[in-house]
Amino acid sequence: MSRSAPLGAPGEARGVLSSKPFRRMWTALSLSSLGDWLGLLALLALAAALTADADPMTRAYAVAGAAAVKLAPPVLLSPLAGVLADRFDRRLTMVVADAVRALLYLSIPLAGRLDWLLIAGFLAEIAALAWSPAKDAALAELVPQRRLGQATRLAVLTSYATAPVAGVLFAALASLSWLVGALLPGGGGPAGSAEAFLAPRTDAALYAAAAAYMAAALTALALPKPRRSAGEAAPAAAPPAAPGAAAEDERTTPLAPAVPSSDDEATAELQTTEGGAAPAADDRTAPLATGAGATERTAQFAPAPQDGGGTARTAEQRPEAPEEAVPRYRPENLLRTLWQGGRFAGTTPLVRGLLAGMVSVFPAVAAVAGVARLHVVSLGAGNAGFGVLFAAVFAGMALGMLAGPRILHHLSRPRLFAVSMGAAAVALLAAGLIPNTVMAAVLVALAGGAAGITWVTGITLVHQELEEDIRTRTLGYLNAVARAELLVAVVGAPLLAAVIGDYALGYGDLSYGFLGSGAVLLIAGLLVLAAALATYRRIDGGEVPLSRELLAALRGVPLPTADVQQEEGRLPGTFIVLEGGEGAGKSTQAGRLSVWLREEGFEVVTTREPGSTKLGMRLRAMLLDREGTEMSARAEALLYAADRAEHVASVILPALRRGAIVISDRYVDSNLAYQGAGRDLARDDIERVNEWATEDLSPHLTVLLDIPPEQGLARLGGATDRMESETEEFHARVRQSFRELAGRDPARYLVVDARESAEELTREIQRRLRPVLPDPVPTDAEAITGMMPTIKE
Ligand SMILES: Nc1ncnc2c1ncn2[C@@H]1O[C@H](COP(=O)(O)OP(=O)(O)O)[C@@H](O)[C@H]1O
Ligand SMILES: Cc1cn([C@H]2C[C@H](O)[C@@H](COP(=O)(O)OP(=O)(O)O)O2)c(=O)[nH]c1=O
Repeated sequence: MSRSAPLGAPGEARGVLSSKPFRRMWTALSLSSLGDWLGLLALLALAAALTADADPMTRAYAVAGAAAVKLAPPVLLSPLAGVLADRFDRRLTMVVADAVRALLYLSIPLAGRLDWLLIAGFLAEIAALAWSPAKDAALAELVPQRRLGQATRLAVLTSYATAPVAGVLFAALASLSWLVGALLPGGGGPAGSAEAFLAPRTDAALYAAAAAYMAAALTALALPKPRRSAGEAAPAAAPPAAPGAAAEDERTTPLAPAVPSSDDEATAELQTTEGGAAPAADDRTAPLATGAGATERTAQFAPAPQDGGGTARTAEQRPEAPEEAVPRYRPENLLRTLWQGGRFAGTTPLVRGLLAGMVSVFPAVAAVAGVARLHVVSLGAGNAGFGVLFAAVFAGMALGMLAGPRILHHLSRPRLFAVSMGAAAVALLAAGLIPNTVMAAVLVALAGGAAGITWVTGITLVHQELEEDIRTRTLGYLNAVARAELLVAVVGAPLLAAVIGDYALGYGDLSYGFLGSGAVLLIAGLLVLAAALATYRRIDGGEVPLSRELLAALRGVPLPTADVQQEEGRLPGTFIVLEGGEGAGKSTQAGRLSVWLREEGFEVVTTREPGSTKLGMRLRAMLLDREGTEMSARAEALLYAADRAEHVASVILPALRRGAIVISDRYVDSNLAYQGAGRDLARDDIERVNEWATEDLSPHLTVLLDIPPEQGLARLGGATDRMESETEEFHARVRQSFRELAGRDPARYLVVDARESAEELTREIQRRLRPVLPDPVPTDAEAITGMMPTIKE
């Protein structure tokens, strides 16, 4: 997977926009997208306005119907795009499709009827089905291959960026037409009255949408003539992606114009395959307007038919399409992707959690857009309020996506994912409960922002977690599910609001208007909250409590290291280390002590170095195998330290955080003694490396089992591993070093003569251990211990 520049990076935008034909194309696409968004807003608003006098259920049907005509065709009729795609000249197709849409939108306010609104809206979407693949192919022809990836990214960004612009424009037009109505007596309703404010004022927006489409058509008309006419020969405008692998990650996904790289630092970015043969993400498509079909519209020209389920190939691997080859447009089959995708998706709990999270955030945000029109009416706001609400949710989402990779830097990404879901849920709940337009706008912006963070973080994690092949399918599946959900949510939300209905709740002088539309937001919030909790449980592997990590992240500081936590008394466990030479009896004592401590009711974790983790086992084999493991002293020191780092992070610290007693057979002192004194490395260096590796976590007590090396080795029946096979002098230096270390800090050490009996040694250690333990140990415990069998490890 190639790494591309951040989406919309200024340098990148300048790069592609310096090409005049692309600038023109980009202008046409922007205008078309603006028309799309304005059209959606106006259709929803007009549908509500035309049924203002009808009962709430009829009004809900009208709004849902308007949403359905905008959203359903791309999802359900995508095969049609394949039929239309290669028939006509692409530039001309774009021009005609835009002009047709302009005329249709113009006709809607002139007719002023709901049935025509639905029919014209639907026909406009059929025109869009022809427009989209034509645009993809035209883009591929206009922009040099190496720039195509950038051009596509910029186009996609623009298509989403026009959503909030359209929202604001819609609000402005609604206010303006009210003002005009107010200033011109008889210009529409009682001048300046509240009714005038609430009256349907969507005509202006429909005219504006028509104007945007017409301007797009005219701009497209000025595009340079295609080098080849369609149907003759055409370049491989888009990679021959296998349909089964539909919606590769480089393509746009409905709520996510951007698929970031796995690099956390990278801004949300779209990745295209190297060489720029970008699969022409659907930049015309707006996510909720028509963008539910973003991917179907993506042209997929294949030199030869491939069957489903194949892996998308990279540009390098892709065979050049022969000049004569007639490209075949292959629309994505949504149902097939849904059916097949499920089999690949969700390989690990983390990925399953991520997918579950992402698919629950989509419909929630879509529901906001779906219900917004009814909600503002219930709140007593007009079209201006609708535009603001709409702009707020999409502007929030765009900001969330851009900020996501940078936000709360010190919070782990899986946690950020779950936390942002939780935040979206809370914002939705609040938006549902507070019947106020301004608050609603602020809250849905927050919900959109949080959902944007969720999405971008989820995609980043999917990139990190999955191999390219499975990732492609997983993202394709996600895309398909999201689109199906969007359709259901946007269309279903207003219906659900009407079914629930509005109620006035009163208690004494207090009254509260409970709105059906608010209830939909409430339900969406509750669902996301439940999903956030379930996702959190599934994906969280963090040992630090979330609240603490979150607080640290909010303050912008890294989590306190283990030693700081230890000093601050925030590591409730007790850490005991047994040190000494070979055969000193460390494992024997570790076993006996753990039996005693468990009897006392403590949770005990007995562990050892090296080799107590998966990684550690491999390191241990490298370090102790006698065959073929020549290594420098520094490498040896670092490998032991690496084993320790993993040991601390994955075994010792988690146990100490739980409040357990950890007994480790060897720790940092072995490194200092064996590599420092034994191998003659500078002690300071080893200390520094270990401080870093262990977050400076030090034991509460170290028991040194001191024994002359030859006696210890004799107990083992002779040397078996690489270290034990070292010279006598080596082992003598090691012993000396252990004694010195203990001498430096007597308060933290207990030195015992390991030649004594195992029972006697246990008693000595118990005596010393008692004051270190969290709770007082009953004095008769010692007697009991005497009767205990020794645990053989
Ligand atoms: N105090 C002791 N006196 C005599 N033998 C012992 C004593 N402690 C342990 N042993 C024996 O010495 C051998 C090595 O003990 P072990 O606990 O494995 O040492 P280490 O873990 O330090 O290498 C084992 O056979 C064990 O039974
Ligand atoms: C932890 C550690 C162990 N070692 C050596 C000491 C041992 O010879 C060997 C660990 O082997 P192991 O079989 O665990 O020895 P023991 O039973 O005596 O604990 O690794 C180091 O050299 N540096 C270190 O930091």
